[in-house]
This record gives sequence, structure tokens and C-alpha cells, in this order.
Amino acid sequence: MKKAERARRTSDARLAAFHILRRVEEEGAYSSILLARTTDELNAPDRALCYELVLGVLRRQIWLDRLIEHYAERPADDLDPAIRRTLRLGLYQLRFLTRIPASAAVNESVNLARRVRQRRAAGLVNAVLRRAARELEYDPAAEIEDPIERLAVQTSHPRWLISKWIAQIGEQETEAFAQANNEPAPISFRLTLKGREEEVWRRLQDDGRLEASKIVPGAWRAIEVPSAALRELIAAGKIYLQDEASQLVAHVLGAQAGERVFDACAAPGGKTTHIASLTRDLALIIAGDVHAHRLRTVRDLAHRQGISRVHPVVLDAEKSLPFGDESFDRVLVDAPCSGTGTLRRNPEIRYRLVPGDFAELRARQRRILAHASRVVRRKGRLVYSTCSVEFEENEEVVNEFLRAHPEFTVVAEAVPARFRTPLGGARTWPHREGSDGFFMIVFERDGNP
Ligand SMILES: C[S@@+](CC[C@H](N)C(=O)[O-])C[C@H]1O[C@@H](n2cnc3c(N)ncnc32)[C@H](O)[C@@H]1O
Repeated sequence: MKKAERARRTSDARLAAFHILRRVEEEGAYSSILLARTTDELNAPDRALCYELVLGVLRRQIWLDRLIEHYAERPADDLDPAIRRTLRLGLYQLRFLTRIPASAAVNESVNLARRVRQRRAAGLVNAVLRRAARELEYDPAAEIEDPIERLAVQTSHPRWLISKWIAQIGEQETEAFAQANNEPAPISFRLTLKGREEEVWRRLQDDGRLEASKIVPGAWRAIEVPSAALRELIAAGKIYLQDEASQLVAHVLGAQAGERVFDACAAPGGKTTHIASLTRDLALIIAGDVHAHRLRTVRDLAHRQGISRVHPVVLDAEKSLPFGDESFDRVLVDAPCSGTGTLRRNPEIRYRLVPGDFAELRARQRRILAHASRVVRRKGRLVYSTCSVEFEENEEVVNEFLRAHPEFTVVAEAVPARFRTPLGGARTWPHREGSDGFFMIVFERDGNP
């Protein structure tokens, strides 16, 4: 390749990041799913850069758009979306990726603009980024007086969401939480039924570092582990990547060998297969989900992990269930939710949510919990969990459920004391535990006929 040609080439990582960001913005796609698919297309360093660019831009989008507004002297929304995306990528590199020289960040972005639009657009990108490279100190949040607006811009969350959290948990916690949402999430995993501790330790510990979880038994955080070994162990079904707080759910469910378990919202199967592992595949587990295609993932996952007693059933848990009353020992409702506890992994969720979503989700969660509770046997246990930190989706759902179902009581001792909430459930936070934000609570049906 000639020098001039090379100079105009767009790097694979940046082009892939651009297209993922385009699909997230235009098609409502999820960045985590699209990033996971880059394994075959990009080499390891390009993949790492692509991950960093996509997640970084999404985590800082509001702040980056204010930078664009300042340097381009027009609102980011007035720009062609492809150019706005190119500028976000370029500005992210200039401000956050100090290992990339400013000249490379500018030139790569100009090449990208030429590739995805035309020459004129490249001129604009060049002018804006050159100015940005000269004025690297500018912080759009610093000049905002209103503290809520300042935090919203500083941490790139919609203002209404910041206000909502302040009303729930106060200013200080909200600030810590919002900042934690922009940090990378740790890689956490557990052994499956097939995984042998010695092998996993040997293969991952050799060139990397593993830390035992401080939150949940049997979980590890991987720090700088060789990614090829990690991928091989996952593909062989020997380990499963799962957030530590998410792993806590199967522990608090406490299923035992020989029991009948119903997992009402099971796909993609992280908790179902964990329950199977904890019971050594000696419990009968019915894995329900409304989406048949997602249940196929549960089946595949169980198969890969050597689990035989998981039975997927397509069902709508918002309606009457196809099982007899009081027919299960344990029931898990890991409800569909807003996912505000997972904003580090899924940063785009914050821009998609609208205030009205919570009432709608709460109504669905309440319906699922009511139907699922009917199949819990006397003295049997029912666990409700979400990866949302919102009170509407957790405390309010629980209170409504308890009012309508006096035959159930909360078993506060079933959740670890350090995470316990006044209601007797457990809540984890990214800024406190470093895990995802999760809520879980255990109910027991009384023994009376
Ligand atoms: C939070 S995810 C469950 C994650 C899963 N428990 C795991 O650990 O891998 C919620 C699931 O609920 C399913 N779902 C949504 N509405 C449902 C309904 N009415 N009945 C059953 N499943 C439903 C979704 O398809 C989704 O797979």
C-alpha cells in the first residue's frame, strides 16, 4: 500500500465502532450484542479498541455532544447523524484515549468522514477536531450552575433520570452511582457443572489475575486474564460469564436436589443453569419464557454445560400458567425490567428510557408475580429479582404483591445481611459493590390450607 493510500485508510476498529454506533442509534440494537459478534471480524487489539470506542462514546454521549456544540458552534442535533457520530468518536479519542496522539485521532476521523460521507463533511470534521485539539481544557459541565443539570451533563445521563434517582437515594449516592455507570464493568464468571476448578485456575491464572468474589460464593472476577483462554473455557461450557449480583439470585433461591423449580422468565438461561449447577443437576427445572427463540439459548446453554434436567416451556407468565396450584417447591421471577442496574454494560439504555416506562414495567412485573405465586407450594419459596435499581420496579411491586397476597411473607434472613433493605430484600450497587445493580427478595407461602 502506498504511503498516501495508507494515510487515507480508515482503521478497522473505528469503522466497526462507527457501524455499531449507527445500528444502536438507528435500529435500536444493543451494543453488547453487536460487540460480542466482532470476534470473527477483528483481531484482538482492534476488538479491544472497538469495545472501548463504542462503550466510551455511549457512556459519554451527552457530554460529547456539548463539546460538539461548543467546537462546531451549532447544536449537535443539527448535524448529519453520520458526521455527529464521527465527531463523537474523534472527540472521545482526543479526550479519553491519551495513548492515541491527537494528530492520529483527527486524521483517522477525517478518513472515516470521507468514507461514510463526502469530502465536504471531512472538511467540517477536520476543522472541529483541530479546534478541539487546541482547546483540550474545555469542559461543558463546568459552566453549568444548576447542580442537577451539571451532574446530568458531566455523567451523560438524561436530566429526568438524575432527578428521579436524587428523589430516591439522595444527591451523594446519585453522583456516585452515575459516575460508576461510566466505568468498565468487571469480567465476572462462575464455574459450571462441567468446569473443574484446577483447570480453570491453571488456564486463567497463568498469565492473568483472578480474584474471588467478595459478594457471592463460587464467583470470580477476572483481571487481565488471557482472553483466548477465557473464550475457550466459555465455548467449552466450563465457565459462564455472569455478574456477581446476578449470581446471588440462585443462592438466595436455595433450591435443593430433588425439588421442583419453576423459573418463570428464564432466557437466556444464566440463572436457570446456575440453579442446575448448585443442585448438581438433581432438581427438576421448568424454564419458562415468552420468547421461543430466546428459550433456544437456554436449551443450548444447558446442553453445553452438561445439564439434563432443564425443560424449556414457552409461556406467557402475565397470564394463567399451565401448571397446577402449589405445584413447585421454588419459583423464580427474574422479571423483565428497565435494566438501570446494568448501565455500565448497556449504556444506551439510559437514552431509550422514558419516564412512562416504569409504570408499564411495574404493571407487567406485578402480573407475572401474581401468576407465578399461584404455583408455589405451602412453605415453598418465591424469589422476585430485577437488574433495576428503581423503587417502582422493586419496593412498589413487592408492597403491592404483599397487600394482595397475605399468604406470603418476606424471609429477610434468606438474603445476605450486608445488602438487606428495610423491606427485607437485598440490593446491590455498582458504586458500592462493583457488581451490577440488582434487587432480590424471598417470599414464603404460609403452611395453612
Ligand atoms: C431479565 S430477563 C431474564 C434473564 C434470565 N433469568 C437469566 O438469568 O439469564 C427477562 C426475561 O423475561 C422474558 N419475559 C418477558 N415477558 C415475559 C412474560 N410475559 N412471560 C415470560 N417471560 C417473559 C423475556 O423474554 C426475558 O428473557
